[in-house]
Amino acid sequence: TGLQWGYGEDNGPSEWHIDFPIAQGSRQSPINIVTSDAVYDPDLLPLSICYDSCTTLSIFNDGHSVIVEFDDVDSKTVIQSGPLQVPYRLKQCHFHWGGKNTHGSEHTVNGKSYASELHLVHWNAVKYKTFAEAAVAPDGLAVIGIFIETGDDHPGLHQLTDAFYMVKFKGSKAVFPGFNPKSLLPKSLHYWTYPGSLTTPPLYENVIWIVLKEPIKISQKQMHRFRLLLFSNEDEDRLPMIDNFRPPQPLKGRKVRASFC
Ligand SMILES: NS(=O)(=O)c1ccc2c(c1)[C@H]1CCC[C@H]1[C@@H](c1ccccc1Cl)N2
Ligand SMILES: [Zn+2]
Repeated sequence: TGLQWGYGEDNGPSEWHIDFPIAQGSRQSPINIVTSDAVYDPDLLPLSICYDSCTTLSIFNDGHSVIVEFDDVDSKTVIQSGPLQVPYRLKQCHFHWGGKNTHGSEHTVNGKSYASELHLVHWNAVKYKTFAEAAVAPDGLAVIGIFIETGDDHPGLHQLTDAFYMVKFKGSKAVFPGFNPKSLLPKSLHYWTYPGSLTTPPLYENVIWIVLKEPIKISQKQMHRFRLLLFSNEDEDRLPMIDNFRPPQPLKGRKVRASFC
């Protein structure tokens, strides 16, 4: 079987195009957001994030990131308005981070990387019956990206970082009730938006990206908990899960719109 994709020397982002030629496509993510090139669009409505009644199901380590899954049997947890034509239902959230605080985010702003980036993944449940169907459909997904930098302790993140010991190894999964990602949102919902892709294989070009301008802050201790996670399972040599981010990809003529001026 082919070498599983990852973030190492011989299976990392520069090799992905071999098994996933779309890696060199025309709307790949992430990108570097050049703020002076972002066009303020007064027709962009404020983003509406309705996470009040959100049901968390599980937390798991898929060998690429740590993923929190939500119950998406109905549209009780959705985002709408903003750049979206219909409501998109929250399915999961996960993170990308570095081995040091100087890098780790996927999107960059004027060349600046953040220590980490949270992705809140939503799917078009109006047009598609299941997440899996939406995950491969052209207008199937909308992902909110939130930059994370180190600073004060983030009270909303403790429940998550305290659960990481249960999912240290690749393939480990645990029941994870009562977490609401609403607590991870910054004060401002000002955002940039552009048409892009999944940032890991299969790199499908079916994502409406909504990147919030305001980063959230987490403590060095909380950041360190991410770096205790492993890419490897119990039987393999220990590989710390760090630097699980794809670098910025060519814009190829795409326009980045700003919801603010
Ligand atoms: N860093 S990200 O947010 O751009 C990203 C990257 C890859 C994947 C995901 C999210 C998740 C969420 C959408 C699809 C799902 C997964 C996938 C792809 C195809 C089919 C099934 C599944 Cl579960 N792959
Ligand atoms: Zn992601």
